[in-house]
Amino acid sequence: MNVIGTVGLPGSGKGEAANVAEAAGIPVVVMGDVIRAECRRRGLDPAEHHGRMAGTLREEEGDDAIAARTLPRIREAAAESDRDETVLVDGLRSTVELERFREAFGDDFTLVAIRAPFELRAERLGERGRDDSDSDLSALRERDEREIDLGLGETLERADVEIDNTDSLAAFRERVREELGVDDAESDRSDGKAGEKPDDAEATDDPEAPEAGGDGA
Ligand SMILES: Nc1ncnc2c1ncn2[C@@H]1O[C@H](COP(=O)(O)OP(=O)(O)OP(=O)(O)O)[C@@H](O)[C@H]1O
Repeated sequence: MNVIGTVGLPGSGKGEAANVAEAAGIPVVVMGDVIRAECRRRGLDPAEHHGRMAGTLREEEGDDAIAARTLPRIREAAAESDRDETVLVDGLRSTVELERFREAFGDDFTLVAIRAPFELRAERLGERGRDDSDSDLSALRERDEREIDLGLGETLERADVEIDNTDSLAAFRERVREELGVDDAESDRSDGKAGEKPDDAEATDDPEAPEAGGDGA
């Protein structure tokens, strides 16, 4: 088993990293999906209640609640993985989650920090325009602060590997492939999609991409 977790501030490129994994046939487990699933289980609209549900779960079940609920999903995905049981976990947010994964997977767990400066993330999110907060600078600043307060800053500091996402999308994708141990020639083997896209394509529009990666778990 080889579990690769990503951590990064909003708009840093976690969703793009997940797209690279998927295109190479590496299963992706999105931690935010745990929250969305719990919203649906309680009959709540995930779009409206996603932000609060993470806090509710932590209050009810402890700070490692989301990591604990993600673990069986990782094991299931690993069993289905045809790439040496490699799984990408999108979106750690706290050191408690990191410790839970280190405890579960030991040296088989690698934490990758994805970094990009505020201005670049703001610009890219403005172009992504997934929701209103994507194009609002003060909202992004608040999201950053909230995430850092919840432990994302310290989690970034404790990563095993750093990827700077300050260059082109093509360069970033190549760097991610390198970290995942995927040859360029293999990267489009799952369905050819990655090979078809121009380098600056809006990959988050991909209907087969993981569920809206990591917005506020
Ligand atoms: N190197 C790059 N060059 C150009 N655009 C990029 C680059 N990296 C990412 N993007 C684009 O920036 C936007 C934000 O990236 P992405 O969705 O991967 O961020 P994220 O970390 O998943 O954000 P969030 O936590 O808000 O979900 C996307 O539209 C993505 O395609």
